[in-house]
Amino acid sequence: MITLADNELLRVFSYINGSWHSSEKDIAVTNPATGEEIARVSDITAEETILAVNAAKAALPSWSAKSANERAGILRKWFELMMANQDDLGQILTMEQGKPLAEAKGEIAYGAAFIEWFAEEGKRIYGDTIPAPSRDKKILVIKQPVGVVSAITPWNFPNAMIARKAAAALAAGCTFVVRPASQTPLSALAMAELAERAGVPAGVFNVVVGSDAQGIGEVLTQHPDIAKFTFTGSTGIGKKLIAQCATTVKKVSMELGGNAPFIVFDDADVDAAIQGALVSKYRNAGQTCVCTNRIFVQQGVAKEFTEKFAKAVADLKVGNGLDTGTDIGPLISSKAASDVKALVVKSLEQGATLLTGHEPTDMPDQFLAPMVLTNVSNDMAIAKNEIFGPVSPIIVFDQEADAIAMANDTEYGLAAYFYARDIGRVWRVAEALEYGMIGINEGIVSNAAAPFGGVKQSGNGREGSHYGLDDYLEIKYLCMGGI
Ligand SMILES: NC(=O)C1=CN([C@@H]2O[C@H](COP(=O)(O)OP(=O)(O)OC[C@H]3O[C@@H](n4cnc5c(N)ncnc54)[C@H](OP(=O)(O)O)[C@@H]3O)[C@@H](O)[C@H]2O)C=CC1
Ligand SMILES: O=C(O)[C@H](O)CS(=O)(=O)O
Repeated sequence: MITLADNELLRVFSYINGSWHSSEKDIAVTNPATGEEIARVSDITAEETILAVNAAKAALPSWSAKSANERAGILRKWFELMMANQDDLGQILTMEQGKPLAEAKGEIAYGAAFIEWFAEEGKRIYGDTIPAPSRDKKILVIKQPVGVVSAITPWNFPNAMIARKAAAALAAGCTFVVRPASQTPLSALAMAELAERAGVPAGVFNVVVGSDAQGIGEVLTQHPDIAKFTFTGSTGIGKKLIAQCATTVKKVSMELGGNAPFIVFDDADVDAAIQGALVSKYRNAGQTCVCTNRIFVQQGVAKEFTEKFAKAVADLKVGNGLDTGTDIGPLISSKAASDVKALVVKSLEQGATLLTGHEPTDMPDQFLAPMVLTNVSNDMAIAKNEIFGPVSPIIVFDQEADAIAMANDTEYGLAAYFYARDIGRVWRVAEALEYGMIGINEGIVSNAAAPFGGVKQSGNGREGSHYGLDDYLEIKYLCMGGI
């Protein structure tokens, strides 16, 4: 069981209109490290989800009528409460998602940073005055909240993916209904408890928890009172949800899958590149959409990089996220682990070599030892698919142009990374890579001040930064005549 300093943070009912809503059935939440049941949460139906949409609609006029300063004060208090309860929130997150506790606490700070950021950004929603084509008119542009926002979020960042969306929506004056992944509802419900303590009014922030992903999803993508839908998850599900949103022409923003290249050029600082590749690849056991998915190493540094990197990977400790010293926790499920292993087996059959990462024999199958594959080509299964696990395929290349071509040869375009020190090369490669975010001599690019998002089939829209508000605002043009 979970033992907390503040047991009120362990909530098991959906949060609708400022109240905890119990449903007829419930679902188990299990610890992916041990398989033990840690809680049973109420299993909301699609029909009951409409209650949350109604609450968000009813709360919209008063919330959007508040001043930016008033909303900022409440969001600031929510940020402060998230940080004050970081230990409890981190423990809840590790228990339901599996990541090492230090990473979980880091995620709490990362999620809270978006609330802090947008508390201030909400005060800077500016309009325009535009010189009119004739003297008898005045042209003005104002920005207004889009309205009720719905969201579906994944299990890999059960706090930050909600905070990143809700903070921008609430700062813009919108109201919000979110369905978290059924594997990780507890973090979302703890956020609702703290939102209430912060003074977020009833109906402004609603969390619906249920196993009927399809049915609840249809409400959140098709209800006529919802103006905008935002999703983080797989590209396949994202496409399905975009299509569902088309029936009522909702605004959509999508943070979908990735296939990040990590390119190490001959002029790179190899030791820095190794550290960058480790954090970019093995964060959250490789279960992030911006994790390095393919490592491209130029011929001149291939031997040095591969030997040093493989040694560093072999030193990573696999274990329960609550145990001190754990670098890599369990994957979210044994199925997820078997999907990763299937990609490895397929690629070995295609000619790859397993350099390091033989599975730990004494742990359940949702634990995977970090692996390094060599003799990999860009057309192998491990390079064509989003791995979402602790596996590093290394592809050796000769010419800069070859690396760029291989890096871009994917339907994804979320994050990319490269290590080089020649300024001409840095500009050539940065401009040629077809990705929304590029780490240059850096393996971690995500923060609240920067625009997070991708191109191609990695999604649309941006989250974080001052760009992150745009998706929650409508532009209104006022034409004043008879002047
Ligand atoms: N870009 C990213 O950050 C992420 C990418 N992924 C990618 O997706 C792959 C599969 O992971 P998975 O968790 O299954 O990702 P999914 O995209 O299947 O799930 C993400 C969220 O969508 C929900 N969902 C699933 N199907 C539907 C539906 N038909 N209607 C409405 N909501 C739905 C899930 O609910 P529930 O969990 O209850 O089924 C979850 O809350 C990963 O291996 C990875 O490649 C996954 C997570 C995040
Ligand atoms: O969806 C994800 O994997 C996250 O957006 C990655 S990050 O924002 O934590 O880098």
